[in-house]
Amino acid sequence: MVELSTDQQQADKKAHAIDMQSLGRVKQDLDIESETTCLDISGLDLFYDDKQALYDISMNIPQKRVTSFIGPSGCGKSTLLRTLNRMNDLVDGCRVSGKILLDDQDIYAKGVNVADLRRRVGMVFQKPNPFPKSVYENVAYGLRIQGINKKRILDEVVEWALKGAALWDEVKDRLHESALGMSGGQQQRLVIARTIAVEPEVLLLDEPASALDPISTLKIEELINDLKSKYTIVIVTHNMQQAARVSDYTAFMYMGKLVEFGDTDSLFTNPKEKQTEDYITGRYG
Ligand SMILES: Nc1ncnc2c1ncn2[C@@H]1O[C@H](COP(=O)(O)OP(=O)(O)OP(=O)(O)O)[C@@H](O)[C@H]1O
Repeated sequence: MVELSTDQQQADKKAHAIDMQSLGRVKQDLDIESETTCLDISGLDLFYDDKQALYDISMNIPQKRVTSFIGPSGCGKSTLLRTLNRMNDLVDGCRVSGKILLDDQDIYAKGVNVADLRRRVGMVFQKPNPFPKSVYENVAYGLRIQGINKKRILDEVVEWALKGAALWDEVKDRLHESALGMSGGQQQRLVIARTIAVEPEVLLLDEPASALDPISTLKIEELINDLKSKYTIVIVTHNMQQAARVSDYTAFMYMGKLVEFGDTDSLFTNPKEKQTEDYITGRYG
């Protein structure tokens, strides 16, 4: 094998790396140490029966920022995301050890009300999953479950949440039509409206745009950017350009381990770990 000089290695790295400027990204000066922590993950292991899927994950997810999880298929991105609102409780044979603190309270402690946790930490999946109900009832759903049925309050929240999800103008004249008649991109924004209607602190997005066309994807990315002033957002994405476009912080995972976590500009332009560099320059994955 031919040995490359350091200069050649740097040039080679640059040639393969994502061009952050061409993505329209404005460089940010962020420092994880100076952020307020929203979710503090420490020593997290996860098993599906005997198979370990997460190994000793520790990281602080900052408040009101967008954090992306990236890495090759099967590295544990969705598994880690699902630990953050205990969605994995629904999987038979799944065991977790370690700690996850949300605002300093351990979400795995005995006595935690999981329904309340999932209201505080809302989740949006890859495939839009509106209920077979009207647009209005989809958004009002979480409030009705909480026993809120006053029309005036529901009207207000439905309008507020649909505006927050950048969907109001498109649906205000068809609020009582079925949500199933909407486009995929509109359905995904409706699901986001349904999630924010109950005022969560955290939004977990699991490949939220991967089933959508490029224009709908762009709308979701713009929406993520708008929502981060109010919510802590964690997104799993296969698409590195998307992670580079939307996120403030990025975590690179490989085979169930957290390889590197840092601000997105540094991770993509000057990764500390060789495995991260290999992944972002397309050498594997
Ligand atoms: N419900 C489950 N039961 C058993 N094993 C599972 C389950 N869900 C995931 N796994 C395994 O855990 C590992 C991590 O999977 P996970 O879906 O979290 O990875 P990922 O990085 O999100 O992958 P992808 O990008 O393909 O969605 C994989 O080996 C997967 O096969």
